[in-house]
Amino acid sequence: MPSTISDGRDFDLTSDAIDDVNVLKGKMWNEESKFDEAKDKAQFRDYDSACDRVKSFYREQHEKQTVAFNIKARVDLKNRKRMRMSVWEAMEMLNTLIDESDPDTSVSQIEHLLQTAEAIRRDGKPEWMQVTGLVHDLGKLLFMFGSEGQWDVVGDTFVVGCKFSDKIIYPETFVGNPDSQDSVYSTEYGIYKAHCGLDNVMLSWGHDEYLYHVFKDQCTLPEEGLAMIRYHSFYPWHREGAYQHLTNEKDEKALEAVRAFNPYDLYSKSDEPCDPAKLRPYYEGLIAKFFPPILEW
Ligand SMILES: O[C@H]1[C@H](O)[C@@H](O)[C@H](O)[C@@H](O)[C@H]1O
Ligand SMILES: [Fe+2]
Ligand SMILES: [Fe+2]
Repeated sequence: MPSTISDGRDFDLTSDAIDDVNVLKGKMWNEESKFDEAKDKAQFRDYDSACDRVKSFYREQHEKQTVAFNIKARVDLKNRKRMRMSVWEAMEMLNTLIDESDPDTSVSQIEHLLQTAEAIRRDGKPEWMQVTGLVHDLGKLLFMFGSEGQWDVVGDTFVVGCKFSDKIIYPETFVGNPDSQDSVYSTEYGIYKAHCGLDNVMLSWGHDEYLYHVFKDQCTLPEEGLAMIRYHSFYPWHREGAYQHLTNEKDEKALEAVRAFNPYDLYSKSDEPCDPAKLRPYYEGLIAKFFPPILEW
């Protein structure tokens, strides 16, 4: 069923996007006769053969993302003095970060943002979705704004306050998290009611949740774009189907959006490098349609 975005236009999130993105890319590559050694879909997110950097990243994250930490992170954001800058300035500021959780890319963040946006644009998706691709990881700026490390910024997300799902990568590393011994937090529902909805659930703190809070009152992206940002790292839910006992009807629509977005985020990591200077005028035009010139970060 097509969804409707805020300006009344219909779009179909269930279309080709979720199908084999490689088919689409394969077509392009043949036309351009390059990129023959593109990565196969199965070669992405291969955490079994990931390097030690990725494994130790997740061990630390899974041990430290407790309910207490998550409450503190949200309070700290409310109390912190916020930096003011444009979306493009934020992209440039983020550019020095190399994401330790990512087994699939070591390119700069601006590169990853442009690759994601370009893949969405090539596929003829609406402007709001292109711009969502462009900004979706800007929450990693948290790293520059007083995070404790990368463990509270990047990586997949999961629910805190109830039993850690075994659909999370490296589930065995949660034994070191004090919440897994807690009499409430270690139960199936923990502090939540059945089907309370993701709006009422605390997801592990990081770039998704932070950016959602930054944008929700400072942009005109449709609900689907905000869902793509807020849940794009929530792989246990959007890929593995975990947490069905907590979600509600509203989350179904979000799930559809997040699933449509995911292939562009993930599989564009093996795409051709982008030229930020060349693409900037086009994307500045899009940014101006959905964001004010200066935002509070
Ligand atoms: O390593 C990656 C990276 O940090 C992404 O930005 C995040 O969205 C993914 O979920 C994670 O697997
Ligand atoms: Fe991300
Ligand atoms: Fe990303």
